[in-house]
Amino acid sequence: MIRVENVTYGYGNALALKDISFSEKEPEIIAIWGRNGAGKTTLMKLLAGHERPDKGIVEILGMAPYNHPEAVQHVCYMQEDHPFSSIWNVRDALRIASYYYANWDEDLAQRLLKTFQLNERKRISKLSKGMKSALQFIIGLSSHAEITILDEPSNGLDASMRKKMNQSLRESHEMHPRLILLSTHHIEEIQTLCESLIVIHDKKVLMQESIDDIREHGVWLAGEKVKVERILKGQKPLEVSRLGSNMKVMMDVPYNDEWRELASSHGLSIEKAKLQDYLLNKTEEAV
Ligand SMILES: Nc1ncnc2c1ncn2[C@@H]1O[C@H](COP(=O)(O)OP(=O)(O)OP(=O)(O)O)[C@@H](O)[C@H]1O
Repeated sequence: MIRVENVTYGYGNALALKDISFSEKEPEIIAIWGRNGAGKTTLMKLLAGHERPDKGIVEILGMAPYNHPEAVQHVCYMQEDHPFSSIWNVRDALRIASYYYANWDEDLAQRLLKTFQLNERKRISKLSKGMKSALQFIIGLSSHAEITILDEPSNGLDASMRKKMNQSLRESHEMHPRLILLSTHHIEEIQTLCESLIVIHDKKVLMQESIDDIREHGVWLAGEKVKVERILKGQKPLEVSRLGSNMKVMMDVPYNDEWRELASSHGLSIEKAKLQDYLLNKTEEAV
């Protein structure tokens, strides 16, 4: 459904993406994670046809989206701070979206308005940051576009609203499978929602794997320093913390029976590292 092959893109002389490749054939929910400035938004703009790659191929549904109305009619791209007209209220934005998106689901839009307690008569310029994110999310989800791209949809939303967002996304995707690509800094919260994860780092795709495979990785081992060092056998841990004669290390290994038995035979405790901490360390390591 989407293909990015050897794509390079820069703003003037400043490279934002360097020779990146990935593809997705299934209508899955894909998360894009990366540190600030990693290139997530740039990648989304290329997929939405807002920019043209300097080098390489970007395709959605087999078509290059830049300057291609037939291709972009299958795409709904909700930018982080979507530029709505300053005179519109919520109802205007939904009405215009309903004309624009061929598969628009008005019932869903109305349900989501209630879920997020958005007043249709309210001017968009008067919405809080979280309320504006909610509106963008409502449009993104109700568009039912075959390729839906949501840049930081939970930006500014509190934990309860983020939970509602994830629930709505899951339900809507189950009923109408489509490719939903979303960027996030809250990877812990959406890991049960998405099927695969793309990690962008230093202008490149560092990982593209199923979320289950990535979640397996990252293990904390803790215990006496000498015992930890014995198990490390010279390998470099992702993170180290020391307390007196004890040591705790994060290893880039799977949390499986083999490692649980190894830890136990060395007299060490073992626990799964949080995905967010694992990814932070992986992107630290890759610098
Ligand atoms: N309009 C622009 N002009 C010049 N440089 C830009 C522009 N937009 C982005 N960049 C640069 O391109 C790089 C990638 O930016 P991008 O916005 O794609 O990152 P991001 O991963 O979405 O970041 P964040 O998580 O902070 O939103 C950064 O170095 C950024 O400074």
